[in-house]
Order: sequence, then structure tokens, then C-alpha cells
Amino acid sequence: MADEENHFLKIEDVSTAFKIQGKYYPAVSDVSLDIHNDEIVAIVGESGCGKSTLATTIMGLHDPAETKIGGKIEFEGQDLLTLNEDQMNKIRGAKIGMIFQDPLSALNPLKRIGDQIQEGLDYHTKMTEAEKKARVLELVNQVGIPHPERVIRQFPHELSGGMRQRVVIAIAIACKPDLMIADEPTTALDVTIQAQILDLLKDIQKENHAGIILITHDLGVVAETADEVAVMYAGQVVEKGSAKQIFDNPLHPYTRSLLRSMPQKDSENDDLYVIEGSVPSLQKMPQDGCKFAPRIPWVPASEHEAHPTMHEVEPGHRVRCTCYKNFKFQDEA
Ligand SMILES: Nc1ncnc2c1ncn2[C@@H]1O[C@H](COP(=O)(O)OP(=O)(O)OP(=O)(O)O)[C@@H](O)[C@H]1O
Repeated sequence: MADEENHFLKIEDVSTAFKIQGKYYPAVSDVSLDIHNDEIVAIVGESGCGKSTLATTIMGLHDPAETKIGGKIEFEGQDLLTLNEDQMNKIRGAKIGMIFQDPLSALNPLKRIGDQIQEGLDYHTKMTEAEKKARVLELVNQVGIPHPERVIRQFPHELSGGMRQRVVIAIAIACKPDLMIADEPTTALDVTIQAQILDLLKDIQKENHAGIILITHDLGVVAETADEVAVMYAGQVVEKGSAKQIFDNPLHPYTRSLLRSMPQKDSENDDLYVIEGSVPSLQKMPQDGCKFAPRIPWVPASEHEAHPTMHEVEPGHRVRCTCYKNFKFQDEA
């Protein structure tokens, strides 16, 4: 594991609250995470846990009139939360690339693929036209798109979903960003294509020595790719550690529930475990105590902390609240 010295993204106590009918409700609460070069950090949790909000907070994509953001996001020596729009524009696309879930909506339907890949180079570099053209072809090649010369003249609708996602990745890596944020990059794709795209992300990460934040609800994707894992529930990180720690020794009841609901490759049993209940809406989110408590009502209140904090259970492995200590599922004796 990389040492503390070379982390280049340090998220410290970040909270993002949205204004709803005049009141602010937190979608992300006090999240702290470090990302290093050459590392894939997965952020995992069910829909509504705040994963995308954390990503868009890092990217500075929130309207300050509608959101309240707190904490610090140190990236290569500066706090992103203190930068203005012009300063953020210089970082987005150049030093931080973002890959969204749906390649079709991320691409402009009316622009040729080559021109879309070139846009970042136009904005962020002083390359000549010839250098940019060569770089575009190099990128198309790098992301494994066949017939690059033809594809750069095509429009998004002429490509398959998998090829479009490769284009989105080419756009994200055009300026060799140090950090890539991939928000559900394979969710819209079928299973075989998913595997190819994940392999591609891993290859690119190795080649560029980038750090990647991979947002997903799919633990299968996490198992395939991640070095480090942060499990989010109701806007908080409830457990984090290396992928090995999380998969071999999951502790928080929420992490354990997620793992239990994961389909097993060799299992013929289709009855998957389902965690009862769902992530509450922002207005219904419990404000105090363990936010997961309502979903494990058989656990006595005394097992939870009044103000749950993160506990280091082994080096690098942290879990929130004390309710993990004696936790058993209802069907366990
Ligand atoms: N602009 C917004 N205004 C108000 N509430 C929002 C806004 N964006 C997100 N939310 C709410 O914040 C919570 C977290 O949403 P977020 O999209 O970050 O979760 P997620 O874990 O990424 O889920 P998904 O995978 O479905 O995107 C949800 O309750 C969502 O409804």
C-alpha cells in the first residue's frame, strides 16, 4: 500500500447538503478518504447513499445557491473547495477526468467522435493541429477501438454502447489526468463488455499512474478492480479498507448485507439475500445515532453508539459504530 506521503487527493470531513423547500439536508456527511497514484478506490453502496454527490462535489459541479458544502478536498496541494469556476475549469478535464454511467448522454450526438475527443486538447493544451490529430488517433487506439481513422469521423449513434463508453474514456484520459472519477462506468453495458471496460480502466491506470475513484453499486465490479474500498450508507462511509480486508473480513452489518446479496458465481441458488428496507430519502434520514439502525431493528440500541465514529480494527481497516461487534443476521443462530 502506498504511504501517507504520496496521497494526492485527500478528502477531509466533506459534507454536501442540498436545499429542499428552504432547508438543507445532507446527502454526504463528514466523508474522509485518501486516494493515491496507481490506486483504484471503489466507493460502493446502494442507490441514494451519496456516491454520485461525493463525485460531483469533488468535480465542483454543484450550484452554490442550492448546496452547502463543507470540509476540504486537497488535490495536489490546493483545496478544490476554495477554487472559483475558472480555476476549476482548468483542472476538470486536464487533471481530473470524469467518466459517467451513460455514454450516450455524455456525448454530443451532433459532433463527430474525433472532434469530441479533441475538445479537451483544444482547451487545455497548446498542441498544434497535427499534434492533436495524432493524439486523437493514439487515444482511439489506446482504448481499443478498431478502425480509428473511420471512427473519428463517425457520430455517437453509429457506435455500439461499449464503443461509445470507450470514446468517453478516451475523452477522460486525453490530457492524462492524475485522477479519474468513474461513476458506474459499466452499469449501462452488458456483462462481457463490462469486463472489457474494467480491464481497459485497469490498463489505463497502470499506464498513466493515475488514481481512480470507481463508483459502483456492484460488488462484483469492486472485486474485479479495486485496491481500496469505501462502503457508503446514508451519506457516510461506514467501512473502509483494502479490497482484501473488506471481502475477507467484512464487519459493518451494511457491508455484510451487501456481500450476502451478491450473486455467487458457482451457486445454483437464485434466492438472493435482500436487505430489508431501503436508503431513506434525505428528508427522512435519521439525524442522530447509527443511520443503519432502522434496518437492523433486532439489534438492541445499547449496541449502537450515540454518535458513531470510525474505529480502526486493523491497520487501514475502519468501521463505523460499535454495532458490528456482536452483529448476527436474524437467520443466524
Ligand atoms: N440536486 C439534488 N437535490 C436534492 N437532492 C438530491 C440532489 N442530488 C441528489 N440528491 C439526493 O441525495 C441522495 C444521494 O444521491 P446520490 O445520487 O448521490 O446517490 P448515489 O449513491 O450516487 O445513488 P445513484 O447510484 O442512484 O446515483 C439521494 O437521496 C438523492 O435523492
